[in-house]
This record gives sequence, structure tokens and C-alpha cells, in this order.
Amino acid sequence: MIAIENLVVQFGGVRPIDNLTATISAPVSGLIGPNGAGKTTLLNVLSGFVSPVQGAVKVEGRDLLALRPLDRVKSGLRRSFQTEQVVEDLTVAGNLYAIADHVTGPGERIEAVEAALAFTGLRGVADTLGKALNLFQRRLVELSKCLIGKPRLVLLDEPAAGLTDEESATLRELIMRIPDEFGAQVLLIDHDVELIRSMCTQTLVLDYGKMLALGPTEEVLASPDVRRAYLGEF
Ligand SMILES: Nc1ncnc2c1ncn2[C@@H]1O[C@H](COP(=O)(O)OP(=O)(O)OP(=O)(O)O)[C@@H](O)[C@H]1O
Repeated sequence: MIAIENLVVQFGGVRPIDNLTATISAPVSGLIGPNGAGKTTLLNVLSGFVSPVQGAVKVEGRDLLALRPLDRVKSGLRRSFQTEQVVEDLTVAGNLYAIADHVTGPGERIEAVEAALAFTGLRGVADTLGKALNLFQRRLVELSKCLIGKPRLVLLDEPAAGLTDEESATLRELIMRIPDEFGAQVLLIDHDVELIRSMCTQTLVLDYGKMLALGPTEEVLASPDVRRAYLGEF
């Protein structure tokens, strides 16, 4: 469970997060909102790239903001980026070991990498260099990285961007299995409202850094305020 209280992020005169209070508890939750709504900034606060000027965030009751970014990772926070961050000159397995070295004990790293490769179906390309991968494989590497060690909270920033419908469906099925198989909560940003509808039982909608709606996804997407913010896009 992620409990956000009175959170404010300020960049000069811009407030990408403007006094946000929200509790996100579903196993797979969505974070949506128009461009510039503050979605990525919120993920940046959770992962430690951005420090808020005010407010608190608790994850499973623990004060997240008191932890340094690496300690957040060690405590189970994982994150993927809009632009995937695969290291081109490392193999797929090498990319995963680079994470495992920080988050698993010496006796656990091989098992952790193998489990992630098996889950995402990347075992067959474990020895392939990052630069030889297609976009789908790169997105799967990103997801695999999030599953190394003992993830507790997985933050995904547009994980299916640029994928075909078929690839997106495969990725979606994998993400939906994460809570049961890895015991982690998932929070994902996406502009594809149908993807959010099909995956997320709970959705938070941001608009200009404020909460526009939070609740069961179907109810949230039916809200006139939310539909207005999207200017009839869905
Ligand atoms: N480092 C920064 N310095 C100044 N302003 C920033 C910075 N990062 C983000 N912003 C501004 O904060 C606001 C929210 O940006 P953010 O990237 O969080 O939105 P978003 O909802 O993720 O948008 P998108 O859907 O386009 O990715 C925008 O107005 C953006 O220009």
C-alpha cells in the first residue's frame, strides 16, 4: 500500500505535484492523466530522483522519503522508465546481474536472474547483447530488472509504449501475474486507457498535479471530470 499525504513538488514556479493526498492499495493500480499532469514526477518522488518540498509517503507503513534511493531499491522498490535503459554492451543476463549485484546476496544472484529470465521468457536470449535486442525484448529486459531480488513495489512508466497489440497483450499478462508470483504491488503509468482498464482494479487520475479521481477503474473512467480532462479521447 502506498499512502501519499500532502505531497508538494516545486520546480521554480511550477508545481508538478500540488498537495496530493492519495492511498493506492490495489495489487495492480493505474496512474493516468493528461500530458504534464505530474505522473512521472510522482514516480520520481517514489523512487528518489525528486525530493518533494512538503509531504509524506509511506509504503507498507514505512517512511519511504526517509530512505536514500539505493536503500529504497534494497527494500524492494523497482522502477522502469519511459525510455528503456538497457545497457547496450552487456548481455541480457549481464543487464540483470548488474541489478542483482545490488539487491541479492552472493548465494542468491544466479537464482534471482534465472527466475526473472524464466518469468519473462528471455532465457533464449540471455547471452545476446543489449544492442541486438528488438523493442519488445528490451521492454522485457526492463520488466525482468524490476523482478530481481524481492520486489515489493514495482513502478512501470509506460511499459508497453511502442509495442504491437500482440506484444502489449503478452506484456500485460506478465505484469498481471507479478502480485501473485512475486508478492509485489504494481503501479503503472500509461496513456492507453484501454490498457489501464484491462489491467488495473484501482486508478489514480492526476491533472495539473492534483488528484482528479481515485477509485475503482471503471468508476474513475466513467467520471465526467476525468472524461473532460481527456477532452473526449476515450
Ligand atoms: N526537472 C524539471 N524541471 C522543471 N519542470 C519540470 C521538471 N520535470 C517535470 N517538470 C514539469 O512538471 C510538469 C509535470 O511533468 P511530468 O513529466 O511529471 O508529467 P507527466 O504527467 O508524466 O507527463 P507525460 O504524460 O507527458 O509524460 C510538467 O509541466 C513538466 O514540464
